Amino acid sequence: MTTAGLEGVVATQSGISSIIDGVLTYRGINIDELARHARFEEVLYLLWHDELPTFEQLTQLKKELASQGILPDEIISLLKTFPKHTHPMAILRTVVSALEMYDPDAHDMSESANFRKALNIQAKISSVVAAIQRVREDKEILSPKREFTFAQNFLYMLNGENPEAIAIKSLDTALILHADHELNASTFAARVTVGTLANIYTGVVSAIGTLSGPLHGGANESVMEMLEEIGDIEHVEFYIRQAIAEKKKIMGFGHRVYKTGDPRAKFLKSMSKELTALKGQDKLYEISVKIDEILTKEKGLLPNVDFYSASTYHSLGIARDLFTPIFAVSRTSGWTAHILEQYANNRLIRPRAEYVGSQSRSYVPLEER
Ligand SMILES: CC(=O)SCCNC(=O)CCNC(=O)[C@H](O)C(C)(C)COP(=O)(O)OP(=O)(O)OC[C@H]1O[C@@H](n2cnc3c(N)ncnc32)[C@H](O)[C@@H]1OP(=O)(O)O
Ligand SMILES: O=C([O-])CC(=O)C(=O)O
Repeated sequence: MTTAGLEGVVATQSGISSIIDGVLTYRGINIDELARHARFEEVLYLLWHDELPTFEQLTQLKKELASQGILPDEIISLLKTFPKHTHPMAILRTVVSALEMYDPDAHDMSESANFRKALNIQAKISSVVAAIQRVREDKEILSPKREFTFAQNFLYMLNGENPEAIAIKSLDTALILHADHELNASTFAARVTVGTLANIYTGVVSAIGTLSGPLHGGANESVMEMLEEIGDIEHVEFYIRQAIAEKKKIMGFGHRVYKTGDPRAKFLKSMSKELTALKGQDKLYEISVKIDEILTKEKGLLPNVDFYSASTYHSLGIARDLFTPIFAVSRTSGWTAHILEQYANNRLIRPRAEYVGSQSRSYVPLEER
C-alpha cells in the first residue's frame, strides 16, 4: 500500500520538535513560550544541544556567530558573478554549496567537526542573504558586529544601519517561529541526503532547494505576489471567489499536519498588524485579514506560517524575493540539528516504490520502431 505524499507515515524518530494535537514544541518547550520569551540564539542552542544555554554559553555562541559570519573574499567575489536577475534562493543554494570549498573541515565527519560546520553554515547563511541584496544594489558588503544579536546583525548587514528595536524584536520572533518543524519536506530532504553520509553542506543545499517550492517555504513570496495583485480591499472578494471557483491553491493557507490552525500564525498576524500600522501599510493587513475571513468561512482553510509572514517582512522593508531566503536562515538551525541527529544514529534512508509501470515487454530493435 502506498500513501500519496507519505501522509501520516512515520518515517523516523526525532527528539527535536514535536507536533501533537496542534501544539508545536522545540525540545519539549511550547513554541508559544519561546516566541514570547526567548531570543533566536537561545533557540538555536536549544535545538543543537537539547538544553537552553547558560549566560556564558549564550555569550560564547553570540561571539562565534559574529566571528564566523564574516564571508571569505572568494565568496563575495562569487556573489558578484551571478546575473542580477537570479532568484536569491538559487544564489543561496549555490553559495552554501561553495562554502564547503573554503572549509578545511568539510570532509571531517567527527561529531565536533560537524558541530563546527553547523555553526559555520548558520553564521554565514545570514551574511550571504544580506550580501545578495547589497550586491544587487551595488553597495558595500558588511560583516556582523560582535555586540549585535543575530537578528540585529542580519538587518544591519542588509540595510547598513542600526535597526529599530521593534524591527529586531519582530525578526527575532519570526526566526524563532520558523526554526524547526518536525519532518517537513526540506528537513526530510536534508536527512535523506546525509543518510548517505554526504556532508552537512550537501544536506543543507538539498534542504534549501526543497524549501524553495511554493508548496513549502516559497509560499511566503507567492503570498506577497497575491497581496500586490489584489492591491485593494475592494478586490479581495472577487479575487478569492474566482480562485475558489477555479480550484486554485491559495498560497499561505492549508497544512499537511495542522487541521485546526498553525500555532505560529497568530504571532505573525499580530506582528503584521503592529508593523503595517507603524509603517502606514494598514491596507496590506486589512487585505490579508479579509482573505483569511473568506477562506475560513467558505473553505475551512486556515492560514499557515507563511501567510502573515509576507506582510510582516514587507513592512520591515524586506524585498519580496528575500522572504524565502530568510526562512532558510532560520530553518538552518532545524536542518542542522536534524542532520546532527541523523549522523548520531544513521541508517541509509531508502524506502521502496510500488511498481505500476508496463510489464513483460521485449526490446524492439531501433530499425523496427
Ligand atoms: C512552511 C510551509 O511549508 S507551510 C505550507 C506552505 N504552502 C502553502 O501555503 C501552499 C498552499 N497550500 C497547499 O498547497 C497545501 O495546503 C499544502 C501543500 C500546504 C498541504 O498539502 P496537502 O496536505 O497535500 O493537502 P491537499 O493539497 O491534498 O489539500 C487537501 C484539500 O484542501 C484543499 N486545499 C488545501 N490547501 C489549499 C489552499 N491553499 N487553497 C485552496 N485549497 C486548498 C485542496 O485543494 C484539497 O481539496 P480537495 O480534497 O477538494 O481536492
Ligand atoms: O511542516 C510542514 O509540512 C511545513 C511547515 O509548516 C514548515 O516546514 O514549517
